[in-house]
Amino acid sequence: MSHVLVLNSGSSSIKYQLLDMAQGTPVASGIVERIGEGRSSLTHKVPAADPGGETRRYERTEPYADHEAGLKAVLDAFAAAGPDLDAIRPAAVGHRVVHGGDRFGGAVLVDDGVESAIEELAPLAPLHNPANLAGIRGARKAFPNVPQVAVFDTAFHQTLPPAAYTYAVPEEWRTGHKVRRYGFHGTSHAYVSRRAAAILGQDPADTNVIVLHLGNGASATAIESGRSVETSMGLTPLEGLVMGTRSGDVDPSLPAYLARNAGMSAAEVDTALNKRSGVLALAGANDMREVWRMVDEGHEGARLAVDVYCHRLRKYIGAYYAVLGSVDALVFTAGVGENDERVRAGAVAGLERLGLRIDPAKNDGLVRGTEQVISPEGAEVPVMVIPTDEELEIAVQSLELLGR
Ligand SMILES: Nc1ncnc2c1ncn2[C@@H]1O[C@H](COP(=O)(O)OP(=O)(O)O)[C@@H](O)[C@H]1O
Ligand SMILES: CC(=O)OP(=O)(O)O
Ligand SMILES: [Mg+2]
Repeated sequence: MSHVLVLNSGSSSIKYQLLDMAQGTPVASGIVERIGEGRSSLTHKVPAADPGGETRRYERTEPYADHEAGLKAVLDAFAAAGPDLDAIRPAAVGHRVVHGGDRFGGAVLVDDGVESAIEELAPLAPLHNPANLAGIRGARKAFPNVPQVAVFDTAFHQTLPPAAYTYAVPEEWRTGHKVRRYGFHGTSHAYVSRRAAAILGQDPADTNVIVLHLGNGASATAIESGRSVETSMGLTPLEGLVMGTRSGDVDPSLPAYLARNAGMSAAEVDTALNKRSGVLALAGANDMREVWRMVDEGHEGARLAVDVYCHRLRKYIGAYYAVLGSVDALVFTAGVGENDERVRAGAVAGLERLGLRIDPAKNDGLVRGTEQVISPEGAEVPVMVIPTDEELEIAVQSLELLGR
């Protein structure tokens, strides 16, 4: 029986799962949150072996200064609450790595060269790659005899055609500085689009899907015959949709305008567009649950935030419809996509002429964590909610790479 430990290190968190690959289910999972913020915490869960049994929880609140301390806390949690990692001996540790540039079109075994490549790409994903790298370094130290596999967010989008990935900018930027669209959340887009084809009873190679991955970060992808052909995130995970704290699309003149008129540096503008923009900037909160509570209390900023958020989604759905020509399914996934019926309704409102419709009873009555078609019976384009599972996809790709 083989197990894979998956680490998804975010800017301030480490999500992890130990998966039993015979079942494809986690035998332990958890999250270390608010790393470096002084009041960090760890939650470790061990599901019961038999159906009906209770999940064991192990919690800690301690200041974890960095990802190395966070990873150590994860290993301590396994030692204290199980399962015993030494006894299980995972076949691989799979790492989510956000930016793989144009170098990685699939999962790779981590060695020093791969580590340096991830480090070199850090300027293009400053919130993510350094954290991913810390997870990799920590895990290589902790499990020196276990193969470490890097699975890149960008890999699935390496099939973008030049017309889609090329920015119309000077040649020396494109060649010398590798300026192009890379795209992100690829592991999620790949998994979810394959599940959509399965639900339709079609071969992914014959299926066109628009996937909306709406989490903290958010991106839309047009998938033609199982391959990513257009995606909303670009050189970095800042472009495209409105996100929790990221602006998505703005006029590219904005940094120069603010430099001239507000005396801001490029770095200050970049940080603000990544961390102080998006829904947070308009509503004052970035969690959609909180934002809708504010909308219900009559908060105008929150109302504007959800209007801007859904307007951007409709624009991208229309654009990707045009890119694909014909669409077999529209899929919502990730924290907002899976849980927020009002965003789903807002995203397709007025798109009936494109064959897109939602059945309000199905949309509102969705059972959390399940795959559901939420369009009316016989709809021209089925609309679906499919919970993403980046950890399972990373584990599967890790074992595939190792030939197991
Ligand atoms: N019940 C819910 N209703 C609306 N939004 C939700 C709900 N649950 C979670 N979310 C949203 O999902 C976001 C997190 O999504 P997730 O995919 O877990 O993000 P990430 O993986 O990028 O951390 C939260 O910030 C919140 O806005
Ligand atoms: C690439 C990216 O934006 O990831 P996340 O949504 O996890 O922040
Ligand atoms: Mg995510």
